[in-house]
Amino acid sequence: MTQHAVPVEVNGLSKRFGGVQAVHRLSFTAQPGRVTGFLGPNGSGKTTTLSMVLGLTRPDSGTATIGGVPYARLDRPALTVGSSLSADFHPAHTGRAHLDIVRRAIGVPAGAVDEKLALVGLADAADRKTGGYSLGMRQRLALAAALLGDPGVLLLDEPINGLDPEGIRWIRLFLRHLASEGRTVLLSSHLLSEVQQTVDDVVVIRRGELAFAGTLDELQRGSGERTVLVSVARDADGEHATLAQALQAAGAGVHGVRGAVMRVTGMDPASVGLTALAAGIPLSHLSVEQAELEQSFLALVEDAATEPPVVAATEGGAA
Ligand SMILES: Nc1ncnc2c1ncn2[C@@H]1O[C@H](COP(=O)(O)OP(=O)(O)OP(=O)(O)O)[C@@H](O)[C@H]1O
Repeated sequence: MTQHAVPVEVNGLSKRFGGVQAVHRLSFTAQPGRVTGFLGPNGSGKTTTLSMVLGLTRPDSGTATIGGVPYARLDRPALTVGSSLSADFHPAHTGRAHLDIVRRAIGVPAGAVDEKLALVGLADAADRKTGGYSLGMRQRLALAAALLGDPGVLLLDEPINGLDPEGIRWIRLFLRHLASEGRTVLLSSHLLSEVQQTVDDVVVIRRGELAFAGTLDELQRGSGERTVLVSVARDADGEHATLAQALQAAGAGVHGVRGAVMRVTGMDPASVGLTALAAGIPLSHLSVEQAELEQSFLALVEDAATEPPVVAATEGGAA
């Protein structure tokens, strides 16, 4: 590895296509060592933003920098940024041939091809034509291509979309691993549920504008009261009821006292765990109800599941 610690910084970025304000004064940072989910409904401006970061689309105003430098001014950009934005494979080319073409274009040694094929689990399919690849295999090949230059930054457009459960599990672990190496991983998705087990930070856009930027936990806290789901590991001595009493005594609301899963309100998950520990009760399950996180995401983007506002072509003018 040749990186790292390369943040992606978007500062006041705007782009209009004719009468459509695709991105409007958007600012956020994707940090090294973290996976950042770039979320918004279809048509909210995610691809346009990534395209501007990659220097493929020219902003009307604002800047996008990678380690403080605009993409166009990076020295050997493929060694700094890998992307799956314009992943297009010739159907008659094999996976290996595709990577070899990219490898030559960006000037990295031939050994990188087999190394990255193995890394994404495509070694056995390397000599098959990409036209016969499944969607999951295509996503893996796009990732291999993005990684050829061993970049410190990965910009991935909907990398989880359409994968089967095994593919989703694989890519989640893989992206987390890449971030743990110090890389900056920014991935777009229109579904929070698709990425919430993968991301540390979340940037939500709505009609091209920033709706939220922060950690996944902050997004969750912003949704108001959380419900913590908790189960005891054994109920031989009525530990379920004992824990419910201990939680209530500590001020929490407890629901489903007689069921297998207790629903606890008014207390954060760490305090629920500590209350159980203090009572000497081992737990088999402790989680935050997922639906609430999805709801807070939907509340941020609701009414925005349509195209961005159409503005008069004369209004505002391109900067
Ligand atoms: N080259 C273009 N010319 C005209 N309009 C465009 C162009 N590219 C994007 N748009 C419009 O800009 C808006 C934002 O599109 P964009 O593709 O960035 O959104 P997105 O969030 O990536 O959506 P999706 O998840 O559906 O890809 C949409 O209304 C889209 O139709």
